[in-house]
Amino acid sequence: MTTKSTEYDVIVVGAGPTGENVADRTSAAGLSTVLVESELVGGECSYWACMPSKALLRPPAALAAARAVAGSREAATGTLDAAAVLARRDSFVSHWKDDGQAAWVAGAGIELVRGEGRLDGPRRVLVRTPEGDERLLTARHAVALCTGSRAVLPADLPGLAEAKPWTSREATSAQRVPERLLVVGGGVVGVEMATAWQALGARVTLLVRGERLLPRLEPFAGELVAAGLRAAGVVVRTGVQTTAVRRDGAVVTVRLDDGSELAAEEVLFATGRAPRTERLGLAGVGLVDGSWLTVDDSCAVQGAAEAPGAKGPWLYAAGDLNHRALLTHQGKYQARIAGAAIAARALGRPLELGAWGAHAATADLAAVPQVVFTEPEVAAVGLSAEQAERAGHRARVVDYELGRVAGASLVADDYQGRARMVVDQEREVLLGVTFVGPGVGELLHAATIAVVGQVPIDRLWHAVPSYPTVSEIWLRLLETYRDAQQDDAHRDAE
Ligand SMILES: Cc1cc2nc3c(=O)[nH]c(=O)nc-3n(C[C@H](O)[C@H](O)[C@H](O)COP(=O)(O)OP(=O)(O)OC[C@H]3O[C@@H](n4cnc5c(N)ncnc54)[C@H](O)[C@@H]3O)c2cc1C
Ligand SMILES: NC(=O)c1ccc[n+]([C@@H]2O[C@H](COP(=O)([O-])OP(=O)(O)OC[C@H]3O[C@@H](n4cnc5c(N)ncnc54)[C@H](O)[C@@H]3O)[C@@H](O)[C@H]2O)c1
Repeated sequence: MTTKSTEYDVIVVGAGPTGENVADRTSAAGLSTVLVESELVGGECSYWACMPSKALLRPPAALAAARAVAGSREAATGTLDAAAVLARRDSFVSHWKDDGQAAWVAGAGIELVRGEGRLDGPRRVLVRTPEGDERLLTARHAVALCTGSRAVLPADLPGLAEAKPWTSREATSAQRVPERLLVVGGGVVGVEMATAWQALGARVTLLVRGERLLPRLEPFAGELVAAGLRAAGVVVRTGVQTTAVRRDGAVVTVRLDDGSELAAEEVLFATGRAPRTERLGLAGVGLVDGSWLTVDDSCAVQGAAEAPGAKGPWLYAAGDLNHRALLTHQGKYQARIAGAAIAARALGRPLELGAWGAHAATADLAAVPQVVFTEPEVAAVGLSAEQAERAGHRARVVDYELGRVAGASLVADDYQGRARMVVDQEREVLLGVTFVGPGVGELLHAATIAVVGQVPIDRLWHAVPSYPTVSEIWLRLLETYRDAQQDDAHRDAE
């Protein structure tokens, strides 16, 4: 075994969307940057998460949109061509090859080292290459850990490992449609994959241990998504626990806590994520192997051993592994912030670390947008009503049926959907907005801007939505808010 040693300004471990963006920012600032990747450049998101899942979900959504209006409905009478959908998915993941992204890395002036990296003390990363060699990389300024997360399976479920369950990786990369699919978990992966595989022809049963789907979102989001899944033919069961799993050849059987059993060709466990930090050498720098990493708003890791001679932080963690918001766009946002903070500290420039400053990932705490690509879609940003109440805000909740908006009734006959805005009554600004309905994902960014910009309600009246678009929901929400405020004022006056 040979050990080669090289020095860079910045070492980034993990070339998912987050690591790529940290490296891009530090390299653009003139810092020599090396990116270490053990699998595929582009990460989970490009090959086993966002891109393949959305590629599987778009054809059913397009078909549903055509079927939602008289006239085109009569033309859209066939079923989805599952083979064509899977082939289109394969092209979206570049057939699980990363040549294109590796070429982008090279073009950005970033060096790529393939292999598994781990910390070997402050500002040192040891990489085990696929050839079995070791390379020692040292950083003059910073190491950024961007190794993401992996699917987690229930630890003590008898028979699970032998039953070869699907995780999100298999659910997004499978090459054929199982006749029957059991999905365990009612979070985002569970509901999206149940939607996709049912549309592709599997008979799907969704098993949820709680009473709600999508429990972190407004309750009506889970209710409308459950109704959509049932309308598509998915059997949705809430309040059920799996107690054992076994596989006999092609058939997998899941036992439930009421003693009943369900059989299928595949079972997907969509039961959450764990950080990919168990073999990162964290214990050697005063941290805990396998833990989520706690960071400050500039994404500097808290509690890491100091590097000799260093004035400020040297270790950063951005993306899923810091557990602030497990979403690609938030990881990329953290990457831009962390990259700028690393560069400013390295170049001796002042930092803006206050809320909404150039070096503080404030939006992680106040305005995380998310779209769930089910039928209907869910699009939410900021706080739900429940979260606003828990945070102690005096909030008013305003609801409106989306189907009553002229633009929505044009989009789909009998459009079913709902919108909610949560208004901070002290400051008269939005704390959160949720839309549920076909195609609402594209409505979300206006809400994100309003929440991040803390746009006063009085000013929002001047943001006039075009007629007849679904965006007129904004006008209806404002009118409903105004009327509720006036009712309160009248009541107080009486
Ligand atoms: C099924 C599914 C669908 C999703 N859909 C969406 C969506 O629609 N929108 C959205 O915003 N988010 C979505 N997400 C979440 C999104 O995938 C993650 O938030 C995102 O991938 C996190 O990016 P990351 O860069 O932090 O980590 P990752 O994308 O996981 O990348 C980490 C990289 O680090 C590498 N690595 C790990 N350990 C080492 C090591 N020791 N040395 C070198 N390299 C290492 C890995 O190989 C990987 O390439 C989805 C997730 C799943 C599971
Ligand atoms: N469109 C998107 O933005 C998108 C799509 C997919 C995933 N993601 C992100 O990826 C992350 C992971 O998603 P996920 O759905 O895997 O995790 P999750 O944490 O959102 O949901 C997991 C669900 O599984 C349940 N669960 C856990 N253990 C269980 C058990 N033993 N039996 C039954 N149920 C169990 C939990 O109660 C939870 O509701 C999420 O944070 C999400 O933000 C985003």
